[in-house]
Amino acid sequence: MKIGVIGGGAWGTALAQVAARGDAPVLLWAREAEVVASINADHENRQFLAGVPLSPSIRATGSLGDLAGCDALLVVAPAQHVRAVLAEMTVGTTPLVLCAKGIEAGTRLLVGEVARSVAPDAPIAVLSGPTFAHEVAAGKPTAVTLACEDADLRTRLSDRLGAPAFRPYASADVIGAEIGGAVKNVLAIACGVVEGAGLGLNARAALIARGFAEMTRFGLARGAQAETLTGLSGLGDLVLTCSSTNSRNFSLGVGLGQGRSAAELLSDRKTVAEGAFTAPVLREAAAEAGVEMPVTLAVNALLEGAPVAEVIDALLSRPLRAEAV
Ligand SMILES: NC(=O)C1=CN([C@@H]2O[C@H](COP(=O)(O)OP(=O)(O)OC[C@H]3O[C@@H](n4cnc5c(N)ncnc54)[C@H](O)[C@@H]3O)[C@@H](O)[C@H]2O)C=CC1
Ligand SMILES: O=C(CO)COP(=O)(O)O
Repeated sequence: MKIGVIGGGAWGTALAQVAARGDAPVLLWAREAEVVASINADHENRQFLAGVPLSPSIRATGSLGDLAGCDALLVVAPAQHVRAVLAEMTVGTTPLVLCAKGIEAGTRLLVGEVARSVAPDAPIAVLSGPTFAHEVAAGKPTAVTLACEDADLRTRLSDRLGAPAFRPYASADVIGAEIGGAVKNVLAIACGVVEGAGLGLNARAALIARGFAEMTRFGLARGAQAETLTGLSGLGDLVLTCSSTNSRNFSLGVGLGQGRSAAELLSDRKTVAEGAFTAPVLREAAAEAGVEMPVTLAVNALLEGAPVAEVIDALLSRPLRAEAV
C-alpha cells in the first residue's frame, strides 16, 4: 500500500515518518516550496518539524497530481482547507484517511463529511488520538483510534501504519472519532485560560470533566458512540491537549487567560490552532442540535474579546445542576 500524505505541517510530516517505516516509499504533498525543498534535499521539515531527521524514503512534491499513484491518502491539511485541497485533485476511489481535527465553517460539516461531499467515491477512514507530532516523529509510544466502517480497509490501514510504538485501535465509529478531536481543541483553549489566569489545578480538572460532559452531550446528539468518546480520540486527546503548552490550542488559551487578545495571539501564527476556528462553528452546531455547551460559549466569548474575569464569573455563576450528562 503506497501512502501519500496531503499536508506538510508537523502532523503530516510525522505521519509520513510513521508510514516510511522500513524505508517504504511515501509521497508527501506540501503547499510551501521551501518545505518540499527542505524535505527532498535535507530530509528535514525545517519550517514545521525542525530538528527531526526524516526517512530518506519520504519524497515531497508541490504538485497534488503526483499523488495519483498512491493506494491511500492521509489528509492532513488544516480542517478549514480540506475542501479546497481535495477539490484541486482527482481522488476517485482512493481511500482517504482524515487526520485533521475540526468542523468546517459555514457548512458545519465534520472533515469526513467534507471529504464525502468532494470525493463521493472514496472510502473514508479517520485517524485521531492523543498525538503530539514531535513525539510521534521521535518514535515515542503512541496509540490512536483508526475508525472506518469497512472492516477490511480498516485492517489493511492498521497493518500498514501500525508499529509497536504506533498502535491503531480499531473502531467503526467515524463520526465519534471526529467529534472527539474537533471538540477537544476548543476545550483545550479553555484549559489554557485556566492556566493563564492562574485559577489552579482543581479548576483545570473540573474543566476537563465538565468539558468532557459537554463533548459527550454533543457527540451523542450527532450520532457518536459513547465508547468512542471515552476512548483515545475523545477523552485521551482531551487529557493530552488540556495538560501541556506543547498544545497550540492550550497555549492560545494561556495567552487569552493572561489578558492578551485573540487578534494579537493569532495574527502572526504560522502553525494552526484549530480550536479558534472550530469554536464559532461548534457554537452554531450545538445550538442547531439543542445541546448546552457552556465551556464552548465561554471560549467563544473570550475569542471575541470579552474580559477574562467576566467570562469566568459567568461560568461560575451558572445554576447548580445534576452531574449526569
Ligand atoms: N501537530 C500535531 O501534533 C497534530 C495536529 N493534528 C491536526 O493536523 C492538522 C494539520 O496540523 P499540523 O500538521 O499541525 O499543521 P502545522 O500547524 O504544523 O502547519 C500548518 C499547516 O497548514 C497548512 N496551510 C496553511 N494554509 C493553508 C491553505 N490555505 N491550504 C492548505 N493548507 C494550508 C500549511 O501548509 C501547513 O501544512 C490540524 O487539523 C491539526 O489539528 C492532529 C494531531 C496532532
Ligand atoms: O491534536 C493534537 C494532539 O493530539 C495537537 O494539539 P494542538 O493542535 O493543540 O497542538
